[in-house]
Amino acid sequence: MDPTDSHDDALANRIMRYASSKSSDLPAFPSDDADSLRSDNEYEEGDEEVEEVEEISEMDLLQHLDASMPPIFLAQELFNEDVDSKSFNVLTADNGNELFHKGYTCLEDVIDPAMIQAVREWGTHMFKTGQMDRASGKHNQEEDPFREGSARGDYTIWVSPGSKFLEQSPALNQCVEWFSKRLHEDLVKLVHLHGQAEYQLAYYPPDSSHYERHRDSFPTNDREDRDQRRITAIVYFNPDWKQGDGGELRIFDKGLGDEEEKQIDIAPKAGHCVLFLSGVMDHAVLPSFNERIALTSWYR
Ligand SMILES: O=C(O)CCC(=O)C(=O)O
Ligand SMILES: [Fe+2]
Repeated sequence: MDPTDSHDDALANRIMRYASSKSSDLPAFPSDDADSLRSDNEYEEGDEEVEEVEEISEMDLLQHLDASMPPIFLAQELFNEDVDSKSFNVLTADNGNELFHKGYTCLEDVIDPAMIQAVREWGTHMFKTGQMDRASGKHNQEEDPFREGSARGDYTIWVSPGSKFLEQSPALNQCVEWFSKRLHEDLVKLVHLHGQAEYQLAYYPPDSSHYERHRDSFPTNDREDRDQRRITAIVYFNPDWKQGDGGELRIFDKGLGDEEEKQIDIAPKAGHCVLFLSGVMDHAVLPSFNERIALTSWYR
């Protein structure tokens, strides 16, 4: 048997297990049924390679998937045709083109400075009073077994519409509305989305906290797929950011074909908004030496 075949089969199994562990409405994975599993002494020497594949990290898995098809080509299949950019609320035609061709794009000054200050103060207060959760840790590790517990040093809260936190901070509520209404309406015109979105406020303490290279979802071209995030949008609340404060968002731009990977560092300046294709762009947050606050939304 060609060893790559069994590797691929095991990999496909791994992806299915991962996908089913992430989604509550998928049917149970057949081999999760204890009765259908072989007992330990039914495993033979030839089964060892399955054990090896169990060790595969999320990044290895993504590299393997990328090698068979550049993820941007898959994501491009989800873009709508004949988009009328004149009808956008906040995006420009250039933003749409960049998102399609490069996988990421930036907007400036999307939030009013007074609101930025108010959200920053509220976020800092929430952190200092112990009301934000460390994003890494046991709970997160169970949800996402591939990722190292030390991969991220930020503290987060979910702030989806209806959350009690949005009643506490009218400024944050307005920011979430910008994401959930103005930006979401544009993105629905540009890309095939199902309408679900998640919003998270993150606080990075000034102790060189960072977030290691990762991707926010698996690449997909399946219009019916509701599990994978499609677009990530982040806006920053750091009014006095200066060179040396760190905390830049690093985007790893693989280009197409044999092009060399480029690293694009984006300063987390107040009111700047970065958008990228969640299943396409690897990214990281560089060590931050000043308090760093960001609001992220993921659209499916
Ligand atoms: O805050 C940022 O710039 C990126 C955060 C991020 O990558 C994430 O939360 O998945
Ligand atoms: Fe991310």
